[in-house]
Amino acid sequence: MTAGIRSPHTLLDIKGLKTQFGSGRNPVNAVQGIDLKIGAGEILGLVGESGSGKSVLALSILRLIQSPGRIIGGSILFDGKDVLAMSNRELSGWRGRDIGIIFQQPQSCLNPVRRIGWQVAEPLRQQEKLSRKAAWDKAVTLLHSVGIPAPEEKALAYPHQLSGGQAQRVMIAVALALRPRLLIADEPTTALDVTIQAQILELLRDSCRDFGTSLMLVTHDLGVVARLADRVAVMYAGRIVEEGPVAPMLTAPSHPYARGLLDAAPRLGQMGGLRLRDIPGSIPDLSQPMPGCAFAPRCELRANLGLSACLGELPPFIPISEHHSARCWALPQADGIYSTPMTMGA
Ligand SMILES: Nc1ncnc2c1ncn2[C@@H]1O[C@H](COP(=O)(O)OP(=O)(O)OP(=O)(O)O)[C@@H](O)[C@H]1O
Repeated sequence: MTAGIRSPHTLLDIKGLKTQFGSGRNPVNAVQGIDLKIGAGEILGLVGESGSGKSVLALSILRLIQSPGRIIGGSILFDGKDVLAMSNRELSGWRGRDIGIIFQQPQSCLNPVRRIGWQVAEPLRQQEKLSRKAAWDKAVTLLHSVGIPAPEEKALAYPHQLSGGQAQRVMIAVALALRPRLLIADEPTTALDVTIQAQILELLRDSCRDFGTSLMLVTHDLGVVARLADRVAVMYAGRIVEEGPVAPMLTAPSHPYARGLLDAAPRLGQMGGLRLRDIPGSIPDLSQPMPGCAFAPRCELRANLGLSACLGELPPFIPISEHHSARCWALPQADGIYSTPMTMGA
């Protein structure tokens, strides 16, 4: 789809999602009220510092949060279906068929004692009710399409006989075998050599485009975002602080956190290798209450403007342009009026 123009059909619709770890007096609030939509066929890049809650959000969408973690609020609709209300049986059918995941370490996700052909073929056999032979043949075709050389022979190999890049290609074949409508990829190329990274990312992008699959791509790499994403969401301390089309997000982000993080913005089209910039200070303790903007203690803009509202009240999303908004008290609204009194002397 054209960068920055939201697809008319919303595939994933998350509202007010909250995920917590632990109980008692100080649980860790890893996801603190996320609203996010992904359109059909759209590629969303999700960025943020380590610990900002990206993986917890991804696992929450998949309902894969393990105890002591739990989703404590909000809703997730997948093509209008209530994911939080699905039974375990419904979930296991939904995962794989409608939604797939690719993790950072493919070797740890593949079954070490099963031939890779079997691992691609088995979901096809179960979900599409194919015969063993038909599923195996389709698996070989898929392995070929993800660039595995001599796929008939390689289908007989075990995961330990593959290179890291080949294993990630196999994971992509497994994830795409059933043509899911949404793929969640959490740092899919971090463990790979730089040259292989670019090939895998192109494969991921082209496969999603060919199959019309939406992609939520969790990454620290701005080059990857620039090359693949239609839209970008920036997370900080369990919340999305800015969201918009890729071009303005990378060339003119508005939120002071996004500005700091994306400062090394690559040219659109660059593939891989540009890490998010480090920002002085560290992410807050997510087990402590944060009444205002969680970034306020690290924010140069707040300090320069002397805003006190930032520490006291959570800013709303301020629209910057169509489909682009940021949660910051220091941003003037479209009419040039600040949304908060510019209280001095914070
Ligand atoms: N199993 C768990 N138990 C307790 N806290 C957890 C657990 N998993 C994640 N957290 C906490 O949730 C917060 C968000 O973590 P998460 O892994 O989602 O961050 P991230 O943005 O994906 O980081 P990274 O980029 O390093 O993967 C962190 O404070 C983390 O310590």
